[in-house]
Amino acid sequence: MLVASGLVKHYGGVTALDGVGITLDAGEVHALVGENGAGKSTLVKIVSGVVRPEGGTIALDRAPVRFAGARHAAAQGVAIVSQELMTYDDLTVLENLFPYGAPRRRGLVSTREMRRLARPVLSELGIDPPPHARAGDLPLTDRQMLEICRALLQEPRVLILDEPTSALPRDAAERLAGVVRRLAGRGLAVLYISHFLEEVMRIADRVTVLRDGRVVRPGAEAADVSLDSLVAAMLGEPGALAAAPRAMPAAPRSPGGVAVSLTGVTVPGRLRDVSLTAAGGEIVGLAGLQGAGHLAVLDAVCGRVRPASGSVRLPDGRAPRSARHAVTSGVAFVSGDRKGRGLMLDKPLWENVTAVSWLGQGRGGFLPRRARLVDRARGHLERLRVRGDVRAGAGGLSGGNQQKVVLAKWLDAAPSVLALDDPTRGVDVGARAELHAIVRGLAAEGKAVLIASSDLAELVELCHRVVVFQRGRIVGSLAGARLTEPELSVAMNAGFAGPAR
Ligand SMILES: Nc1ncnc2c1ncn2[C@@H]1O[C@H](COP(=O)(O)OP(=O)(O)OP(=O)(O)O)[C@@H](O)[C@H]1O
Repeated sequence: MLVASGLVKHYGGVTALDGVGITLDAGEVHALVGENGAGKSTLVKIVSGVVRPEGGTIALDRAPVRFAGARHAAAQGVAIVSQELMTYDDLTVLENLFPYGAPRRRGLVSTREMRRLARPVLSELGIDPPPHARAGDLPLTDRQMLEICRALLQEPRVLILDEPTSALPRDAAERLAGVVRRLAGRGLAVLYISHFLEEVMRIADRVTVLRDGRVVRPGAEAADVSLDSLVAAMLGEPGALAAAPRAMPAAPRSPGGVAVSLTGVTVPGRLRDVSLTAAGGEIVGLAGLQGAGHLAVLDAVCGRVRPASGSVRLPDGRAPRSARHAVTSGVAFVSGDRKGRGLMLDKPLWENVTAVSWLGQGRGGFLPRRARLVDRARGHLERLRVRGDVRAGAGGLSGGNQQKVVLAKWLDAAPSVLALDDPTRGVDVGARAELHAIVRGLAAEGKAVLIASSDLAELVELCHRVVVFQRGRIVGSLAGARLTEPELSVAMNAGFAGPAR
């Protein structure tokens, strides 16, 4: 259906694509995988008309096409749901669904027609938002589904999904997987980009692997590909992940004293009478469905919300008075939220990486020599395999590489408490393993780690115990042999499917 070949694209001195080709067939889900910065988004942007290549061709049904822009590509039947959430928060659900002009009746915009067209697609995606609700007021999952609905309403022949599940909780991701398979079953050609390789293997018919702007494994049948060989192709190093076993985490070697504690904390609308501790050396997971309260714990520890009653104590024995005070008290907050990651996009990487430790030292400290800062930043970035020059601006990095810079920034700050919220969202399998090793290392040094993640496998792999929340309260805690993905999922959902424990 769509054949791209020999695509070339440079950004300044960076070769993003170097002669890349891909064939998307009707009725198939074709996955595209690769490390952060491998060139996936660039390929997707070219195929969907957002970026023009310097070389190469695209053909749709054997006819060569040159897309003048995204709208042109859409008119030709290529729809894209991009990595960044692109809902217009101030517009209504219906207005979001028809961005290229609403259907009209006798020259007038017809809300009825919009609803008639949207209803079956929304229900196929399993959501039912009020049509006149502000998109910005919907939960993240619904906004993501809204984007997919918008793409489907264009009745595309080729649908591109660029990391569609990176922000979704597991149940929504599974629902989406079902939808994607059904769409392919109806004859659509789907290009699917994801860092969740197990998900890729379940959904895709074919897999193409990109590395350093080149195809290293073209369109292999997913059934013939093992996870290990996929990882090796992505990273270019057989056995690259051997250092990151999926073993169950052992109990902390030498648990220190209590580093962080919450005692009877109530935050109106978010937490009710929550008591929780994390000792130095411990990795404590926080799990729950959307709005369950687990993220409010991170907010309380990071000084972003003040409890109405109860108390929060940091390692220095004091309560966090503000976000800044929490940082200077040794709390590092890492979020996988692409919009809230707080990078200075116009500043070089080294400045971004070393900015927080500055704040941590307080003002008026001794100014380290610039060369030392650059060196220090380079060390962190190499450890996380960031593709990019330490002196180049953060704005030119791929999405996943930007996320790694956020991590590097906090590593540089040498925190005593790590508060992590989906820290590996959108980062590749190599960096995920590296980050996990770093978190384990920091815990072994005696730091306390609190981690919330929509990736249950991450919690099971990493945590000594996981505290489960529902409706603002703690409903259980899993550790040892009971800490498995199915148990976790049951505990998170129990209050909804049956009685809470
Ligand atoms: N607008 C830009 N300006 C400068 N460099 C860019 C730009 N967009 C991409 N690049 C560079 O091109 C290369 C490929 O980036 P691309 O975004 O395609 O990677 P990716 O595989 O999608 O990564 P990720 O998984 O992190 O999203 C990277 O080295 C990136 O830093």
